[in-house]
Amino acid sequence: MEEKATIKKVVILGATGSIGTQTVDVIKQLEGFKVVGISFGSNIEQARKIMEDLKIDYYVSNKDVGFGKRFENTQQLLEEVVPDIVVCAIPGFEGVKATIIALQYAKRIALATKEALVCAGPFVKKVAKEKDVEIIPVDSEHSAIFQLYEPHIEKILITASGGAVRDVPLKYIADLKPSDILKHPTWSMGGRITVDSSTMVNKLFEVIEAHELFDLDYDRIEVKINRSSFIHGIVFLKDGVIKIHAGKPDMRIPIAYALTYPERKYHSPVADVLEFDLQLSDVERERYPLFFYGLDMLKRKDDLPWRIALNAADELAVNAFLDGKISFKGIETVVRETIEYIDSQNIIITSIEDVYKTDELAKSYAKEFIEREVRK
Ligand SMILES: NC(=O)C1=CN([C@@H]2O[C@H](COP(=O)(O)OP(=O)(O)OC[C@H]3O[C@@H](n4cnc5c(N)ncnc54)[C@H](OP(=O)(O)O)[C@@H]3O)[C@@H](O)[C@H]2O)C=CC1
Ligand SMILES: CC(=O)[C@@H](O)[C@H](O)COP(=O)(O)O
Ligand SMILES: [Mn+2]
Repeated sequence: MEEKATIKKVVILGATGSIGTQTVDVIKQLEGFKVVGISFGSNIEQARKIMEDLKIDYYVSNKDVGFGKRFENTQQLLEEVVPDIVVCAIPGFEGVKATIIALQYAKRIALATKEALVCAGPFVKKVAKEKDVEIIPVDSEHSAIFQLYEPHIEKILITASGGAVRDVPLKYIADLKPSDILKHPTWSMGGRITVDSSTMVNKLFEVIEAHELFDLDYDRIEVKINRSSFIHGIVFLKDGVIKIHAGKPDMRIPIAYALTYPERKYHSPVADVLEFDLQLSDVERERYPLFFYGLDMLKRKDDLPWRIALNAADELAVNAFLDGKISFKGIETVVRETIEYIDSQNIIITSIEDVYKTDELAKSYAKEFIEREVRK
């Protein structure tokens, strides 16, 4: 008797964004996947387009698209549709909360929301283990390391593009405007992560993400600049072998891998290696002070309170910067001040509720700090 092909049911959280819409592109090209539900923030037009295109009936949003069934929250949607895979692609702490919920209902999380591992890594991993949920990274560098991973690793290396500030004379960086910073040299992404690429807070998040995903100490995680973002990750093995993962900077490739793993079903033409810059270079301390501040913190004390404060403060500071309320340099000030405040509170985190409370505390501090700065 012919075996019936099983269709994997997928929910995309943050479907209207950069990762969300690229996930839609990928699924349109793959067989065996059906998007059964989405969540989005306020982009009704994009949501309608996706729902009509993929014939999706269920969604979560505060906005009404005018057809289909709207749920109040992610939990209700996931209870209704019982997904196989949830693609977590909401940025910031909202994304952390959504990922924590998704872990209760999915068999696999395709994880773009790196903030979940930054703010709540140990809890995310504990629940995933208890519930037997696979976490497959979508982040390009982590997808690379995941694909190269084997037990004999000495160290790993993840690359950074250097973001929009990489060629700007140091004296001009502090006052760069959102329009300058939003010009990412190699990737087209959402606003927050594009700004985070310029401060390299994104890479700081990614170092923590790698530490959580691959259980590696921080001194075994290196970061180098690769200007073309063609090299994504490198693993160095005990016997001297170095494995390099490269490919054109196109998020549809790691997204597809997270959906189809352990198979490769997605087709994308192989890039011409000669077209890309394969050089690796050091990250400049003076250009990316927040990145080095964070690395020093990690070496001194890797605990959740300051990691939560890092995300909380950066989230508000990036918004304030994009709204023209603070300068580019102001992001660093808000983040450092908030981390130092949270660090001084001697907070002990023993539950996910503590994570939520610490995010609130850090946000209220950062918010007041930004308001004081704006009044100056
Ligand atoms: N973009 C990329 O290439 C990469 C992104 N990532 C990570 O993936 C995540 C998503 O990034 P990206 O796609 O760039 O972000 P975008 O800003 O492009 O998209 C964010 C998405 O989240 C939705 N959203 C925002 N708030 C809520 C909410 N409260 N409830 C439901 N949906 C919400 C937005 O909806 P709407 O627009 O309708 O308001 C949108 O669909 C981030 O954590 C980022 O760090 C990781 C690696 C690469
Ligand atoms: C596409 C992706 O994975 C991003 O996280 C990327 O890493 C951002 O670019 P930067 O290397 O400039 O941070
Ligand atoms: Mn990345």
